[in-house]
Amino acid sequence: MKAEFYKYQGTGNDFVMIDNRQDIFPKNNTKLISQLCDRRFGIGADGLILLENDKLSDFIMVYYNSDGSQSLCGNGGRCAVAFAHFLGMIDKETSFNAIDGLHYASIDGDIVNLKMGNVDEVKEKPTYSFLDTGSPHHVQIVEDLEEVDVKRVGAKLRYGMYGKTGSNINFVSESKDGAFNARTYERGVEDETLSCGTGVTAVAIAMHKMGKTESNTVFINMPGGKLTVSFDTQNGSYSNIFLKGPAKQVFKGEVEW
Ligand SMILES: N[C@@H](CCC[C@H](N)C(=O)O)C(=O)O
Repeated sequence: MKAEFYKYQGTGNDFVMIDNRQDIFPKNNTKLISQLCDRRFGIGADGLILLENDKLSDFIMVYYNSDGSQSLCGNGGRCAVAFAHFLGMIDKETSFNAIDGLHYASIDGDIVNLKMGNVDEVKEKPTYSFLDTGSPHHVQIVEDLEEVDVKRVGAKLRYGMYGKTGSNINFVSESKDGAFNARTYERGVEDETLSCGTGVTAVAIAMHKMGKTESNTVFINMPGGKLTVSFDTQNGSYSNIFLKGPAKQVFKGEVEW
Protein backbone atom coordinates (compact mmCIF):
# COMPACT_ATOMS: atom_id res chain seq x y z
CA MET A 1 0.00 0.00 0.00
CA LYS A 2 1.33 3.46 -0.94
CA ALA A 3 0.05 6.43 1.04
CA GLU A 4 0.68 10.14 1.32
CA PHE A 5 1.93 11.36 4.70
CA TYR A 6 2.63 14.80 6.15
CA LYS A 7 5.11 15.79 8.81
CA TYR A 8 4.03 18.40 11.39
CA GLN A 9 5.72 19.90 14.44
CA GLY A 10 4.34 21.79 17.41
CA THR A 11 7.18 23.53 19.30
CA GLY A 12 9.49 20.73 18.18
CA ASN A 13 7.22 17.81 19.19
CA ASP A 14 7.00 16.15 15.77
CA PHE A 15 4.44 13.87 14.17
CA VAL A 16 3.78 11.81 11.06
CA MET A 17 0.21 12.66 10.00
CA ILE A 18 -1.93 10.44 7.78
CA ASP A 19 -5.39 11.21 6.42
CA ASN A 20 -7.12 7.94 7.33
CA ARG A 21 -10.67 8.89 6.38
CA GLN A 22 -10.66 6.01 3.88
CA ASP A 23 -9.47 3.57 6.58
CA ILE A 24 -6.20 2.74 4.76
CA PHE A 25 -3.90 2.44 7.78
CA PRO A 26 -3.34 -0.95 9.52
CA LYS A 27 -3.93 0.33 13.06
CA ASN A 28 -3.00 -2.91 14.83
CA ASN A 29 0.47 -2.92 13.31
CA THR A 30 2.50 -1.45 16.20
CA LYS A 31 5.74 -2.50 14.51
CA LEU A 32 4.87 -0.38 11.46
CA ILE A 33 4.12 2.65 13.69
CA SER A 34 7.50 2.39 15.44
CA GLN A 35 9.24 1.86 12.13
CA LEU A 36 7.64 4.96 10.55
CA CYS A 37 8.63 7.00 13.66
CA ASP A 38 12.20 5.66 13.70
CA ARG A 39 14.64 8.51 13.02
CA ARG A 40 17.15 6.30 11.21
CA PHE A 41 15.08 3.60 9.51
CA GLY A 42 11.84 5.55 8.97
CA ILE A 43 10.43 9.06 8.55
CA GLY A 44 11.27 9.98 12.14
CA ALA A 45 8.85 11.43 14.70
CA ASP A 46 7.80 11.44 18.35
CA GLY A 47 4.43 10.04 17.32
CA LEU A 48 2.02 9.14 14.53
CA ILE A 49 -1.44 10.65 14.11
CA LEU A 50 -4.36 9.44 12.02
CA LEU A 51 -7.23 11.76 11.12
CA GLU A 52 -10.48 9.84 10.82
CA ASN A 53 -14.18 10.55 10.25
CA ASP A 54 -16.40 10.95 13.31
CA LYS A 55 -20.18 10.97 13.59
CA LEU A 56 -20.20 13.40 16.56
CA SER A 57 -17.55 15.93 15.59
CA ASP A 58 -15.40 17.19 12.70
CA PHE A 59 -12.87 14.34 12.99
CA ILE A 60 -11.18 11.88 15.33
CA MET A 61 -7.51 12.24 16.19
CA VAL A 62 -5.98 8.80 16.75
CA TYR A 63 -2.62 9.31 18.43
CA TYR A 64 0.24 6.82 18.84
CA ASN A 65 3.52 7.42 20.65
CA SER A 66 6.60 6.34 18.65
CA ASP A 67 6.49 2.93 20.40
CA GLY A 68 2.90 2.35 19.23
CA SER A 69 1.24 3.00 22.62
CA GLN A 70 -1.73 5.38 22.86
CA SER A 71 -2.60 8.36 25.05
CA LEU A 72 -3.69 11.98 24.65
CA CYS A 73 -1.20 14.27 22.95
CA GLY A 74 -1.68 18.03 23.39
CA ASN A 75 0.82 19.13 20.75
CA GLY A 76 -0.46 16.33 18.51
CA GLY A 77 -3.99 17.68 18.97
CA ARG A 78 -2.84 21.15 17.92
CA CYS A 79 -1.05 19.69 14.86
CA ALA A 80 -4.14 17.60 13.99
CA VAL A 81 -6.22 20.81 13.94
CA ALA A 82 -3.65 22.44 11.61
CA PHE A 83 -3.72 19.32 9.38
CA ALA A 84 -7.56 19.24 9.29
CA HIS A 85 -7.52 22.94 8.36
CA PHE A 86 -4.96 22.25 5.61
CA LEU A 87 -7.14 19.41 4.25
CA GLY A 88 -10.15 21.77 4.13
CA MET A 89 -12.07 19.73 6.71
CA ILE A 90 -12.51 22.67 9.10
CA ASP A 91 -12.53 26.46 8.98
CA LYS A 92 -11.34 28.54 11.97
CA GLU A 93 -13.05 26.58 14.74
CA THR A 94 -13.55 22.90 15.32
CA SER A 95 -14.56 20.26 17.77
CA PHE A 96 -12.91 16.88 17.42
CA ASN A 97 -12.75 13.60 19.27
CA ALA A 98 -9.66 12.10 20.91
CA ILE A 99 -8.93 9.27 23.34
CA ASP A 100 -10.14 11.39 26.30
CA GLY A 101 -13.24 12.79 24.59
CA LEU A 102 -14.27 15.93 22.70
CA HIS A 103 -11.97 18.94 22.31
CA TYR A 104 -12.83 22.41 21.01
CA ALA A 105 -10.05 24.28 19.16
CA SER A 106 -9.52 27.39 17.07
CA ILE A 107 -6.84 28.18 14.49
CA ASP A 108 -5.46 31.55 13.38
CA GLY A 109 -2.55 31.32 10.91
CA ASP A 110 -0.23 28.74 12.46
CA ILE A 111 -1.42 29.37 16.03
CA VAL A 112 -3.73 26.70 17.43
CA ASN A 113 -5.60 27.16 20.71
CA LEU A 114 -6.76 23.80 22.04
CA LYS A 115 -9.20 23.22 24.88
CA MET A 116 -8.02 20.50 27.25
CA GLY A 117 -10.08 18.39 29.64
CA ASN A 118 -10.81 19.68 33.16
CA VAL A 119 -8.38 18.83 35.96
CA ASP A 120 -10.12 18.11 39.28
CA GLU A 121 -7.20 16.70 41.23
CA VAL A 122 -3.57 17.65 41.69
CA LYS A 123 -1.68 15.35 44.05
CA GLU A 124 0.80 17.53 45.92
CA LYS A 125 3.77 15.77 47.50
CA PRO A 126 6.77 17.38 49.24
CA THR A 127 9.05 17.13 46.18
CA TYR A 128 6.68 16.82 43.22
CA SER A 129 3.06 17.05 41.97
CA PHE A 130 1.13 14.47 39.97
CA LEU A 131 -1.86 15.18 37.73
CA ASP A 132 -3.64 13.90 34.64
CA THR A 133 -4.13 16.33 31.75
CA GLY A 134 -5.32 13.61 29.36
CA SER A 135 -1.98 11.87 29.96
CA PRO A 136 -0.33 11.32 33.37
CA HIS A 137 2.32 13.83 34.45
CA HIS A 138 4.83 14.05 37.29
CA VAL A 139 5.97 17.67 37.78
CA GLN A 140 9.16 18.35 39.74
CA ILE A 141 10.82 21.69 40.46
CA VAL A 142 14.60 21.71 39.97
CA GLU A 143 17.19 24.40 40.63
CA ASP A 144 19.31 23.99 37.51
CA LEU A 145 17.18 22.77 34.60
CA GLU A 146 20.12 22.73 32.20
CA GLU A 147 22.00 20.32 34.41
CA VAL A 148 19.22 17.70 34.66
CA ASP A 149 19.91 14.44 32.81
CA VAL A 150 16.28 14.27 31.66
CA LYS A 151 16.57 10.91 29.93
CA ARG A 152 18.30 9.12 32.81
CA VAL A 153 16.40 10.66 35.74
CA GLY A 154 13.11 10.68 33.79
CA ALA A 155 13.39 6.97 32.98
CA LYS A 156 14.27 6.17 36.60
CA LEU A 157 11.16 7.97 37.92
CA ARG A 158 8.88 6.80 35.08
CA TYR A 159 9.61 3.14 35.77
CA GLY A 160 10.58 3.31 39.46
CA MET A 161 7.67 5.37 40.81
CA TYR A 162 4.85 4.62 38.39
CA GLY A 163 5.18 0.92 37.62
CA LYS A 164 4.04 -0.66 34.39
CA THR A 165 1.63 2.14 33.36
CA GLY A 166 4.31 4.75 33.89
CA SER A 167 4.05 8.52 33.70
CA ASN A 168 5.55 11.39 31.76
CA ILE A 169 8.13 13.25 33.87
CA ASN A 170 8.46 17.05 33.75
CA PHE A 171 11.26 19.13 35.28
CA VAL A 172 10.58 22.83 35.79
CA SER A 173 12.35 25.95 37.00
CA GLU A 174 11.19 29.54 37.38
CA SER A 175 12.33 31.98 34.71
CA LYS A 176 13.28 35.60 35.55
CA ASP A 177 10.49 37.04 33.36
CA GLY A 178 7.70 35.35 35.39
CA ALA A 179 7.45 32.45 32.93
CA PHE A 180 8.61 28.88 33.62
CA ASN A 181 11.21 26.80 31.82
CA ALA A 182 10.48 23.09 31.50
CA ARG A 183 11.82 19.86 30.00
CA THR A 184 9.90 16.60 29.60
CA TYR A 185 10.72 12.89 29.50
CA GLU A 186 7.92 11.31 27.47
CA ARG A 187 6.48 7.90 28.18
CA GLY A 188 6.07 6.01 24.89
CA VAL A 189 8.98 7.88 23.30
CA GLU A 190 11.17 6.91 26.28
CA ASP A 191 13.33 9.96 25.83
CA GLU A 192 13.29 13.72 26.26
CA THR A 193 11.21 15.47 23.59
CA LEU A 194 11.53 19.14 22.65
CA SER A 195 8.02 19.88 23.91
CA CYS A 196 4.98 18.13 25.38
CA GLY A 197 1.55 19.81 25.32
CA THR A 198 -0.13 17.78 28.08
CA GLY A 199 3.13 18.21 30.04
CA VAL A 200 3.15 21.99 29.63
CA THR A 201 -0.51 22.06 30.72
CA ALA A 202 0.39 19.96 33.79
CA VAL A 203 3.35 22.23 34.63
CA ALA A 204 1.19 25.39 34.42
CA ILE A 205 -1.53 23.95 36.66
CA ALA A 206 0.94 22.47 39.16
CA MET A 207 2.77 25.82 39.43
CA HIS A 208 -0.53 27.62 40.05
CA LYS A 209 -1.66 25.01 42.60
CA MET A 210 1.66 25.32 44.45
CA GLY A 211 1.33 29.12 44.57
CA LYS A 212 4.35 29.67 42.31
CA THR A 213 2.14 31.92 40.17
CA GLU A 214 -1.17 33.65 40.82
CA SER A 215 -1.84 34.29 37.16
CA ASN A 216 -4.48 32.34 35.21
CA THR A 217 -2.29 32.64 32.12
CA VAL A 218 1.06 30.87 32.37
CA PHE A 219 3.89 31.07 29.84
CA ILE A 220 6.14 28.02 29.50
CA ASN A 221 9.44 27.89 27.61
CA MET A 222 10.25 24.43 26.29
CA PRO A 223 13.47 23.55 24.43
CA GLY A 224 11.41 23.60 21.18
CA GLY A 225 9.51 26.84 21.76
CA LYS A 226 6.98 28.77 23.83
CA LEU A 227 3.48 27.68 24.80
CA THR A 228 0.76 29.49 26.76
CA VAL A 229 -1.71 27.83 29.12
CA SER A 230 -4.78 29.67 30.41
CA PHE A 231 -7.52 28.40 32.75
CA ASP A 232 -10.26 29.17 35.24
CA THR A 233 -9.94 27.80 38.74
CA GLN A 234 -12.37 27.21 41.57
CA ASN A 235 -11.94 25.23 44.81
CA GLY A 236 -8.75 23.58 43.57
CA SER A 237 -10.31 22.41 40.27
CA TYR A 238 -9.27 23.72 36.87
CA SER A 239 -11.59 24.24 33.88
CA ASN A 240 -11.61 26.08 30.55
CA ILE A 241 -7.99 25.04 30.14
CA PHE A 242 -6.48 26.17 26.84
CA LEU A 243 -3.09 25.23 25.38
CA LYS A 244 -1.95 27.75 22.76
CA GLY A 245 1.02 27.84 20.40
CA PRO A 246 2.31 27.19 16.87
CA ALA A 247 1.66 24.04 14.84
CA LYS A 248 3.43 23.83 11.48
CA GLN A 249 3.60 21.58 8.44
CA VAL A 250 7.22 20.64 7.73
CA PHE A 251 7.05 18.45 4.62
CA LYS A 252 5.03 15.79 2.83
CA GLY A 253 5.96 12.52 1.21
CA GLU A 254 4.86 9.07 0.19
CA VAL A 255 5.34 5.94 2.22
CA GLU A 256 4.82 2.27 1.41
CA TRP A 257 3.84 -0.53 3.80
N1 LIG B 1 3.68 14.71 23.32
C1 LIG B 1 2.44 14.63 23.93
C2 LIG B 1 2.19 13.59 24.97
C3 LIG B 1 1.97 12.25 24.31
C4 LIG B 1 1.50 11.18 25.24
C5 LIG B 1 2.52 10.75 26.25
N2 LIG B 1 3.80 10.44 25.71
C6 LIG B 1 1.96 9.56 27.04
O1 LIG B 1 2.02 8.43 26.58
O2 LIG B 1 1.42 9.80 28.13
C7 LIG B 1 1.81 15.97 24.23
O3 LIG B 1 2.12 16.93 23.52
O4 LIG B 1 0.94 16.04 25.10
